[in-house]
Amino acid sequence: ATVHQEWEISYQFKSPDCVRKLAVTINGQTPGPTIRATQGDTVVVRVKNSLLTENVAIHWHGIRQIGTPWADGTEGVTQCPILPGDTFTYTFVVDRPGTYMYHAHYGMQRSAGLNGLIVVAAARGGPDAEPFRYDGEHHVLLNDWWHKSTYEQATGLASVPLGWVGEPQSLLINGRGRFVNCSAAAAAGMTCNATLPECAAPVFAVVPGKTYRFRIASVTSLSALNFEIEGHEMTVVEADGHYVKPFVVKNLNIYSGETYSVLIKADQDPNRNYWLASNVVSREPGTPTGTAVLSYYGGRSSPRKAPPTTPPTGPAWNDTTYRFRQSVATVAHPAHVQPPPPRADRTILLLNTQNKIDGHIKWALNNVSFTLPHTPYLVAMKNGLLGAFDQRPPPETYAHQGYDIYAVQRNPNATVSDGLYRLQFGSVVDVVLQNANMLAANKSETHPWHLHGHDFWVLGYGIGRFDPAVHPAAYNLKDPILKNTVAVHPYGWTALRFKADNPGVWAFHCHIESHFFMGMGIVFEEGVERVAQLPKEITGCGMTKGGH
Ligand SMILES: O=C1O[C@H]([C@@H](O)CO)C(O)=C1O
Repeated sequence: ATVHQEWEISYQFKSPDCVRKLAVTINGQTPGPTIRATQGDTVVVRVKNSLLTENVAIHWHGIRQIGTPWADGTEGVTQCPILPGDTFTYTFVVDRPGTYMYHAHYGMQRSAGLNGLIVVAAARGGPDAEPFRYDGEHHVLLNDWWHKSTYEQATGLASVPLGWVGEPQSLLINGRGRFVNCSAAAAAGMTCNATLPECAAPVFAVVPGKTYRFRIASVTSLSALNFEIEGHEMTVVEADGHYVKPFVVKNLNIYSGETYSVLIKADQDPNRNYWLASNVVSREPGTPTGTAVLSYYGGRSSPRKAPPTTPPTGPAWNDTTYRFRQSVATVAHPAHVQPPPPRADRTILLLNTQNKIDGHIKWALNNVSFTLPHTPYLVAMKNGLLGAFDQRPPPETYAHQGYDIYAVQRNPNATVSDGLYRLQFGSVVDVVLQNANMLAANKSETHPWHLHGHDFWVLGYGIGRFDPAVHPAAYNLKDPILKNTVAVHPYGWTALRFKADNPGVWAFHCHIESHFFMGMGIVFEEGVERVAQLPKEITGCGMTKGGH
């Protein structure tokens, strides 16, 4: 079947946390409409850009775009942006069931509100049918939210000295939050109205005794979150579109770009309401808990009534061990194991560091900070435009194997490059992401890395320095989970494996919007010669101006 949507992208005044702000919306809404499809469907989204002076591109996060690499929606990588007034139609197949998301992939536009969910049901009776049962389903899209415009944020990030975005003002659940200090906002010249229905806490209703699947996605710009449903344990059953060997948690750590499904049983006292709570972890929180309400049908509490308790505050923000354990516990469901190839043809070791270039603070991989070319790689490579980007391959590893990941690096200078990694088609690639200290002493942050065009096997995690002579022996080759986004914990490493078998050009980057903006990403190319003729709508910028 074909799922068809017509989208008009425009700026609107929105008050997701009761404070009025300009937001980039889809058909007037943020988040945008949920795309619901069944495995094997073709999704067709006709996007009209009605932003007056701003380009747009939309990424279908978690959809591999097999055979349609030009529909990945990554500005500078797979397409020229959609110009104001123009229309572009994204057409792609959703080949796997699961929970996914979409969001802008141009500049820092995602942070301006352009995001939503993609929910793909399993083909009935097919091999990917769910290995669990539930009576009903709820959707939770988590986000963080700033009152500053994304232009102010981006300008700050590119300035000397750095103007850091700081912690978000609010945490949103399904596009709703509550800024705690309306009078302070009003004093600062903003319009704040705590009684707007637009910022009323979302209500999730359940029938006593029933089991619910909560599909949870995080599209945050910065925050790692911990999500809890007060009084209800959660059984984790899906991660990034793959079935998980079920495990029970009190609350769920979720990084930007990740999705999970959890099952909860509505088995508590139906006569009161319960909090859904989203809390910042991994960075010292400066944002109040994001909340919503769980309410029982037939109970004595009115659905909108605030629960009688204070909202859960989550685990200690700096308890890395707690989050590390959840990462390690996330393995493939026994009936859905897809074993990885036993060995890799190539291993790329990426040292994640904060750097300085001409006084600008940047992020770099092996001391190379990424910048997007003006002609998208896919367009450049299909047209043989060698001058469109740096032809020198970026480094496979960092120069000094003795690098002290716990120290501030002595020479923080890095170079900028838009070179890419060319992978042999069909080869098996390991990537080891190595975290390190930042420019300030005793500081290392979590980075959620997202790969386009693929799911990868998560072979292992560690805290400390990765040792290529030791750690691969302990890789999980038995039942590793497949994911598209994975955390690299503070001072830690994460090893992943994928097969370079999807012709195209694919970004791989930290899903923190400001970090990618500051250079924290790389790009892979594989089998570009196998890519069919590009739709001409994705060309027309950079070296293809004038219709080359
Ligand atoms: O990129 C970042 O910059 C700040 C800080 O290092 C500089 O203020 C921070 O916490 C980041 O993640």
